[in-house]
Amino acid sequence: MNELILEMRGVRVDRETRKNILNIERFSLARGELAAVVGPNGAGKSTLLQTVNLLHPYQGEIRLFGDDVLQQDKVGLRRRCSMVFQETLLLKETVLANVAYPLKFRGLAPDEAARLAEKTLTDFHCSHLAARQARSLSGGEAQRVCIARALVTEPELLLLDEPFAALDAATRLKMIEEIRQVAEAREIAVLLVSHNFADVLHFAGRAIVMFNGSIVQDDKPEAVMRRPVNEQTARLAGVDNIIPCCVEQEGQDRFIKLANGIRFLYHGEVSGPVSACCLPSDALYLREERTLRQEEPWVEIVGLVERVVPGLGTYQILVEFGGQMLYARVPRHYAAGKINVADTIKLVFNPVEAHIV
Ligand SMILES: Nc1ncnc2c1ncn2[C@@H]1O[C@H](COP(=O)(O)OP(=O)(O)OP(=O)(O)O)[C@@H](O)[C@H]1O
Repeated sequence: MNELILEMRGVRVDRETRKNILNIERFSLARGELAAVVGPNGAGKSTLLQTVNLLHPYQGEIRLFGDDVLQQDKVGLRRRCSMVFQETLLLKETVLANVAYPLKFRGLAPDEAARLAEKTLTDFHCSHLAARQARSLSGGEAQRVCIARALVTEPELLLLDEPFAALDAATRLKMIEEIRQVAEAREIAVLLVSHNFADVLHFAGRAIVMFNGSIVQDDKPEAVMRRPVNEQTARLAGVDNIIPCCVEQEGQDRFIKLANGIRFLYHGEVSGPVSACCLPSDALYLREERTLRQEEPWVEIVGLVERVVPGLGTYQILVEFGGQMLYARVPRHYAAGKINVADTIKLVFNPVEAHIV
C-alpha cells in the first residue's frame, strides 16, 4: 500500500459561535496523490486545509507523515507542508527575496537560499521576475511566485486553497498542468480547493465533495460528475441536465418519469427521496446519428430547438420538451447549418447513462 501522508479520524473543529465547522469521520491521502476538494461556499473546504496545516485547534486524530500531530513537534511537521492561498501574501521585497524567505526561515545561509530560490524560479518559469518588487506583479505573476515559494522547500504535502480563482482560463490551465507535473515528478501529495470542476478533471485523480463540514463523496472526478451523490453535487460538477422527475414503483421494477410522459426502466440504486434525473449532455444523441439496436432500451425525446450554440467539435443545442430544457451536444458536422431554432428534433439516450439524485 502507498505510504499515507495524511490520516484524519473523527476530526471536529468547533468555534465559539458555531459547532461542527468541520466533521471528518475518516480521510487519508497517500504520497504523491492529487486530490481536489469541492463544495459550495461555507462547506468547510478552507477549514479542512487550515486544520491539516495545523492552524486550528481540533478534536480527534490527525496523523501527518505517519506521526500523531499531538505527540510531535508541530513546527517540524508543518515544515514538510506548504500552503498557497487565493490572496497572494507576498512581502514588500523582491521576488527572489520572497521565494528565498522560507529557506532562510529554516536556517539556510543567504547564498544557498538565494541559489535554491533562483533554481525554483527557473523551474517554475518565472526567473525573469526575480529582481522585480513583488508588489509590482500582476495577479497571475504573483500567484506563480507564490507557488514557487511554496515549492522551494520541497514539501511532501501541498495545500492549495483556490490559488487560481482570479486567473484567466488559459493561465489557470497552464499553471495547473505545471503543478501537476512537478507534484508527480516529486511525489508531492496535493489537496487543491477549487470551484471549477474543469480544473478538478484536469488536475486530480480524486475529488472530495464537502457539504456542511463533512465529506459526502470521495471518488474519481469523472465518477462524481457521472454519479453525483446529490443534486447540489451534480450542479457543482457541472452536470448540464438535471431534470425534475418522479419514480414509479411497479412490483420489483422502478420507472423514472420525466415531462411529456417520458418514462423508462431504471436499474440504478435509489436511496432516499428522489428530486431529479441527471443526464449529461454527452449522453444524448440525435436520433439520426444513432443506429438503434432492438435489444438496447433507447428512450426517445421529441423537442423544439430553442438555441444552437456553436463550439469546437460539438455544438450545444438547447431543446425544450414539455416545459423542460435540455442540453445536447451534437457533432459539428450534424449541427452546422442543419439544425436551426424552432426545428423539431428527435434525441435519444440509453437509460444506463441516467443517474437519479
Ligand atoms: N471564526 C469563525 N467563527 C464562526 N464561523 C466560522 C469561523 N470561520 C469559519 N466559519 C464558518 O465555517 C464555515 C466553513 O468555512 P470555510 O471558510 O471553511 O468554508 P469554504 O468551504 O472554504 O467556503 P468558501 O468556498 O466560501 O471559501 C462557514 O460557514 C464559515 O462561516
